[in-house]
Amino acid sequence: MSGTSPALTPPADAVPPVRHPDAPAPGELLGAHYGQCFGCGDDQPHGLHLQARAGEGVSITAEFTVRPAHQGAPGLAHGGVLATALDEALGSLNWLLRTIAVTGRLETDFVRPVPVGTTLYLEAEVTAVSGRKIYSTATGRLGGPDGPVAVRADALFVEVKVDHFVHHGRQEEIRAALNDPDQVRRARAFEVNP
Ligand SMILES: CCCCCCCC/C=C\CCCCCCCC(=O)SCCNC(=O)CCNC(=O)[C@H](O)C(C)(C)COP(=O)(O)OP(=O)(O)OC[C@H]1O[C@@H](n2cnc3c(N)ncnc32)[C@H](O)[C@@H]1OP(=O)(O)O
Repeated sequence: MSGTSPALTPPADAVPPVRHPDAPAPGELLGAHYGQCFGCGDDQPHGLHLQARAGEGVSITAEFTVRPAHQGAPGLAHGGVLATALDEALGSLNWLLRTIAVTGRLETDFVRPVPVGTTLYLEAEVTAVSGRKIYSTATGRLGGPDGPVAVRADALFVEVKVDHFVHHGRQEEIRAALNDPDQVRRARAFEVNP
């Protein structure tokens, strides 16, 4: 069974997403938005280390190899870990819009079990934008781009300002991020969105 709730159906006034002129070219790696991110951070030893690559339009691809630490049942990926990989892939799309956004809603269909050792091939795209609301969809296929669909998700991301993190994040990490010129540059690049 699968389906999308009305909350994830774009309203009538929604418009197609517009790729930012400075978005990375198709084929380029996007890079992590934050080194300690559980989904994409290079400096996060417990993380998924997802690397998203820009596609055409407002789309990305990414690969995620399921490791023993990701198990739920013996030899199978935990559903929450798979949802995290989808969330991260969907979140990385916002880099192509040059918009900072957080997940408001994430609906996931688990279609096939995903064994440890499998590389999940993820594809995600933004389908519509309405004000601060960004609608997107993703699939994860077993083994490669032509493999069977194992997971899919629909999401609503909501645009926020950098202040969202400064206000809500634990001071220790916020202070460290503000003292990291690379992190500040990355965050500010989003804010000059025309
Ligand atoms: C230099 C300083 C360092 C900082 C640098 C940082 C740079 C980082 C760069 C990039 C980071 C990206 C990180 C991605 C990580 C992967 C993705 C995640 O896992 S994110 C974590 C999980 N998500 C949350 O923690 C959200 C928690 N929720 C909230 O904060 C709020 O609820 C929020 C922002 C989502 C909305 O709150 P409102 O007060 O701003 O806005 P309202 O008016 O409630 O919603 C706006 C519209 O969206 C709809 N909406 C909101 N939530 C919805 C929902 N759950 N379902 C359906 N619609 C929803 C509402 O109905 C409204 O729609 P209508 O404008 O009235 O048409």
